[in-house]
Amino acid sequence: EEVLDQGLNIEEVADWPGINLKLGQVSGLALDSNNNLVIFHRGDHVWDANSFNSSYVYQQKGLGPIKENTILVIEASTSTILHSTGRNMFYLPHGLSIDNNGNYWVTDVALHQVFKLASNGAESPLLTLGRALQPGSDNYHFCQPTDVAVDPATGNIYVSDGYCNSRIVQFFPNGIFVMQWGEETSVGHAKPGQFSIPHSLTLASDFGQLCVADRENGRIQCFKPETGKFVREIKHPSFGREVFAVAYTPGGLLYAVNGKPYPGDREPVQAFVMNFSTGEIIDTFIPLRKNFEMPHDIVASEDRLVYIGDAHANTVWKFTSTEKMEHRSV
Ligand SMILES: O=C(N[C@@H](O)C(=O)O)c1ccccc1
Repeated sequence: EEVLDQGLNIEEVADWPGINLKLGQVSGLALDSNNNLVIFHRGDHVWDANSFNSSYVYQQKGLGPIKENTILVIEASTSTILHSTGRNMFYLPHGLSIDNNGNYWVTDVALHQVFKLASNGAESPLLTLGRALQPGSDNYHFCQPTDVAVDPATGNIYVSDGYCNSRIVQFFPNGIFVMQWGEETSVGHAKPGQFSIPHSLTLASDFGQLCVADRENGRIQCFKPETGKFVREIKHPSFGREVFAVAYTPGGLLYAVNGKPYPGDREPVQAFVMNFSTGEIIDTFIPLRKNFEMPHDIVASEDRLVYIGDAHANTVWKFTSTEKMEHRSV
């Protein structure tokens, strides 16, 4: 019998971007409503072993904020830099997302803060959550917050907090604390609702699920955003130890990137595209040029363009996918 196997054949757009974007460590990617790529990077600042003390207080304040523009808006096909902003504001950029009003939401792990920025580049934030340079875990402090997701239906704000907390925090659109969920992973076995670096968020709105890259547990956990109720876990042996980022696209596809293997590990660093409903892997992919070092964020558009930003290779790759129609005899 002939079976039509509808796979996805994802491969890198080899000549993109074709210009030198002069990127530092790339920490966050997002797509705006015109499908322009927005990049959040660290310019000349790096997150290394000397950046924080044992209480997670940033040690390099003396450097001052990054002088370069940390937010670049790139036109997808021509790679022209349409707009750049975000200078003299950040110390260690991390997460970036764009809400359905076109505002940018960013996190800074050195400041331990979350900012809502108008996309027209107005210098002062529309909203600030957290207290500058003060790590903490109450309703007004984060500890190295990693990402933000804004629910288009309610305007509620979700923050994955963070490297030194293990929670998701929900705020009303005006920034008032609503509730939080999550706890540290108990030694030995990671239970539902436990995190070890909640590192990236994506809202699968049509499924009513908020999914989290539970980085050091090497898994994706999905929850009901309004209540924080655990819905399900997606985990595959090919993820290896770490899942760094997740991205949902309307139409039911979930993308992810894992971490570089530790010496002796078998699972290579790669990107995954999954069927959101079943959690099954449809395809995996890697760049043609250069290699993944620390793929740190992934974003995908409905027309199946995928971008991956790398915080150690200081690179963004663009991928397209062609429907692969294969006839198989079974
Ligand atoms: O994970 C780390 N960093 C990345 O996530 C990032 O750069 O966002 C890190 C961990 C320990 C020391 C230094 C950096």
